[in-house]
Amino acid sequence: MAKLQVAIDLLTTEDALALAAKVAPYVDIIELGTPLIKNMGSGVITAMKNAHPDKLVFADLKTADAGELEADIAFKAGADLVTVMGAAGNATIIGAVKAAKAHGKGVVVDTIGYPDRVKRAREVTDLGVDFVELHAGLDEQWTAGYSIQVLIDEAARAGVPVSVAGGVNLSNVTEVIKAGAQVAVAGAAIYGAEDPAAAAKALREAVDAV
Ligand SMILES: O=C([C@H](O)CO)[C@H](O)[C@H](O)COP(=O)(O)O
Repeated sequence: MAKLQVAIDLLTTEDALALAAKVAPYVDIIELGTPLIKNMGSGVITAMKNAHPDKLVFADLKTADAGELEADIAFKAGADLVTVMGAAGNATIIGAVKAAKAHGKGVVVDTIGYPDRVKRAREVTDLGVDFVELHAGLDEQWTAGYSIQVLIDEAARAGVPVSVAGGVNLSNVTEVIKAGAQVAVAGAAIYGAEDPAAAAKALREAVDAV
């Protein structure tokens, strides 16, 4: 069964906890966005895990160096999954995987900005990561001509465990899952909705219907 991940790109622990309280019944993974962690520090990870011990807490660190050290900080704070940049060297990813094994947790590689996301996804899967995020970041989404279809096509040919992030919403989530993504990541479609709980519920139902 595919998973639904809410990406919380809000800026305070208070707002993140308030959103999570509304949408947690409908999601499998609660992602703390990079801006949120940069603004609030690792304490937001602890606060979220304490509030939702039954959910996977995903710390979107986007680590580019010192993989073992940064991952260790997040795992100690309560994260279940951390991200490392696909553009980082393999040594950084291997370091994060080492920390994950020590804590019984996992690593996700984020391919944001990488020229050939599928190629990198296949390479890093061999390094022991849990899955790879085929990701078009917020800046890329706001670039003229962007379409999530490129990520859907990549998911269909990846051949390794992937998530898709970059404008997932109710109109495309079915295609994302049908393409083979194990996790659909939705940020603005949930936190930007007038009724985030209703938005998360609708996405949950669409994911489960595939
Ligand atoms: O990871 C993200 C981005 O880099 C900012 O932290 C987003 O959470 C991710 O792109 C999903 O958000 P949406 O594209 O708004 O669904």
